[in-house]
Amino acid sequence: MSNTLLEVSDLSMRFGGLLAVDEVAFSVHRDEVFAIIGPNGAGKTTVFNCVGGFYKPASGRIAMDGKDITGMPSHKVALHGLVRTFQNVRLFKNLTVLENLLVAQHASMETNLLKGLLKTAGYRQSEKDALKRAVEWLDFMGLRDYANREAGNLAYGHQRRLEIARCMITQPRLLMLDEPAAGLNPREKHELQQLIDQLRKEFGVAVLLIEHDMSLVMGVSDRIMVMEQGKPIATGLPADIRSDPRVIKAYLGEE
Ligand SMILES: Nc1ncnc2c1ncn2[C@@H]1O[C@H](COP(=O)(O)OP(=O)(O)OP(=O)(O)O)[C@@H](O)[C@H]1O
Repeated sequence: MSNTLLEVSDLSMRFGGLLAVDEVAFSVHRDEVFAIIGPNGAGKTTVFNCVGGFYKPASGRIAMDGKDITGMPSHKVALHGLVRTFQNVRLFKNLTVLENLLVAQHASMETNLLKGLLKTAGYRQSEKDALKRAVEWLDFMGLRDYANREAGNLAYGHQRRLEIARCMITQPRLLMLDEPAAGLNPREKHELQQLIDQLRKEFGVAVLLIEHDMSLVMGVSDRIMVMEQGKPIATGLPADIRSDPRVIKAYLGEE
């Protein structure tokens, strides 16, 4: 089995006359935390949206575990084990915390309408299993006490953890996190770093991360790709990226 989980080659994306992503190539290994950094407008989110099935790229190829997923819509991409969070948390804010985790499992549950109406043994069992998994994830994320609260009423840091739980409960092989530290306080950022480490170690999930918080990026990533104006300008280990003069000029120098 190859060590490459996600392989992106020659990826380009245009918005009218603007080439937002210009022949980007990178790969994410199994169990790896791979971060994409770069100044505002560099094209990071556009890469994410292409990989996650939210945009159809103008050209290029995206393969998950050797299977071509280029241009597939996000719900199909998810079936290949690739799920994401959003820059602005997206939850069902009027549902409870627990309900959010139950809804997330619907695509993989036995949801055949007739079986549901007849409440077959198989259907009841999959409902039970879904509830058990949801409670396990609430425990894991430290959200058990909030199970019956409306998701929209949780503190922001808790909403972010719930969003990550909602992804993880579908048992992805690649978790894409879009600026997960945005809006978090220093303690929550530290907890987020521990959480990412733990998810990788305990569940073997690979993580593709976009993040502006350099301390989180440097602390949690195995490799980092730096983008500027739609192009990757460097890819490497955190220590190499930190000392790369092109990177300092393009990005870190701004800090
Ligand atoms: N839907 C869109 N329509 C038109 N232009 C867009 C669209 N999305 C992004 N762009 C443009 O594409 C370029 C890359 O944007 P993108 O959001 O991918 O950058 P980014 O690196 O994620 O920035 P940030 O760090 O601010 O989130 C920018 O010039 C942006 O204005």
